[in-house]
Amino acid sequence: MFERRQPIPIAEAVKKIMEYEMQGVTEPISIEESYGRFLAEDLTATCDVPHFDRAPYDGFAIRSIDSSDASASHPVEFEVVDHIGAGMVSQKLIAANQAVRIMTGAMMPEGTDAVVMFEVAQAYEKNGIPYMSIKREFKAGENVSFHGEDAKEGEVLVRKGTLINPGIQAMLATFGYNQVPVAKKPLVGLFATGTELLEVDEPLVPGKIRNSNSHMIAAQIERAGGAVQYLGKLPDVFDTCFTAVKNALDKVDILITTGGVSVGDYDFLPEIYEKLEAKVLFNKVAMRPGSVTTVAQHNGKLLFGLSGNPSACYVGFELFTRPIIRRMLCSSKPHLRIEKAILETDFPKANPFTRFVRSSAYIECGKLKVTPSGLDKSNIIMSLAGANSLTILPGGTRGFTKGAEVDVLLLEDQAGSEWPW
Ligand SMILES: Nc1nc2c(c(=O)[nH]1)N[C@H]1C(S)=C(S)[C@@H](COP(=O)(O)OP(=O)(O)OC[C@H]3O[C@@H](n4cnc5c(N)ncnc54)[C@H](O)[C@@H]3O)O[C@H]1N2
Ligand code: MOO
Ligand SMILES: [Mg+2]
Repeated sequence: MFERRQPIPIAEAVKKIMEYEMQGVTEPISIEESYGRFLAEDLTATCDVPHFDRAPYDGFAIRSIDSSDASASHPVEFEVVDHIGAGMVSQKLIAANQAVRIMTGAMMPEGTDAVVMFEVAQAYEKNGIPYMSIKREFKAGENVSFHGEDAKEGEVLVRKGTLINPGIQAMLATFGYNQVPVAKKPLVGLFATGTELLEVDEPLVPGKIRNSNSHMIAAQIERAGGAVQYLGKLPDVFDTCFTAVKNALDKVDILITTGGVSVGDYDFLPEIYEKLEAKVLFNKVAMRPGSVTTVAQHNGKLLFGLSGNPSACYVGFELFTRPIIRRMLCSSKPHLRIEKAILETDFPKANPFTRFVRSSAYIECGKLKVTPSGLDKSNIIMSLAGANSLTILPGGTRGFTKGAEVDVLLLEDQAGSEWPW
């Protein structure tokens, strides 16, 4: 029996998914493993940085007051009473017209408040005792890297949900985070369905194709920050698919299937949801590609029935699955970042439904520009390779011309958006 489905607007579909409470779990990992993970807690400064005043140059630490009379015609002389490098602390009490030879990063000796760079000092010895002289005044604090100038204890420096980049790694080390609280990667199970599917290493035979969706989605899961549990491919046989899906649900946080979700005789996902008694949130979305995307919930798990058509599958993942993964990674901006761009190519196709065109976005002369990355049909694979964005062409329009301002969703950008719809 043929089932007629009611498409719902994209925003409503995404909202139904995001209303479903799936929160992130924190796990402590070593700092060595934390690059590329997402912070599960705000990163707070555990101390002032630096935690002592220090020299930013190689030179001489002085009491600035002693330099007040210095001029080109009246150099002021200092006796050099100590010599320290970074990591060393001078024990000397500095008296009037005394200086300490100091290297970059060393702690300012008590009583000193300025550093004279080697380049502006005259160094010499008298009777085996080192001296130096200067020809200008130094102000208090001149050439000093101050206690707390980089960070103050207790300051929140990075918000939770942020992707740990090399700079954040430097912060974590600076503040002594040997263990880093990161969001546990949600485990995303993945089945490809289709009797026509071959493994990558199998030769082509009539009627069959290689399973490309599994490899594509696995990479999309990783790009989103999730962990992939590839569960294999399934033939279009109801009992086999039902048992596999049912058993997999206990082992993963989210379950993705690709294919078998439309209205065809071998599209068994709708019946599987029914037999599982899963609650279907929607089974048709007013969009192209990816209109058949179906999302259901069962026993605290979300099931994403992505289309079998490669481009539809790709778009369905980015719009519907990515945000829930990012939310489980503690992000407050779990959706793709949206920006305005100039369309660089005519797009004459009429759009009954909002269309997401796989596109290449680039910056030229300070402007974001965008052009389709290949053929725009949902069964097309090749246009995915060059896609770093999805151009949104709203439904109810008769095509677009070069130069039009359009919205684009950026696929490779980490900033994200709170709500692009
Ligand atoms: N009468 C109707 N027919 C179809 C409709 C409709 O509304 N009424 N919707 C069409 C749209 S839109 C799409 S999209 C597809 C969705 O089909 P399914 O999600 O059920 O997927 P399948 O039928 O299993 O496969 C579709 C297509 O994709 C190929 N495929 C499947 N899996 C893979 C894979 N892992 N790697 C590469 N390619 C894969 C499969 O061979 C088919 O060619 O339905 C339309 N039909
Ligand atoms: O889901 Mo289909 O891709 O709309 O073409
Ligand atoms: Mg089908």
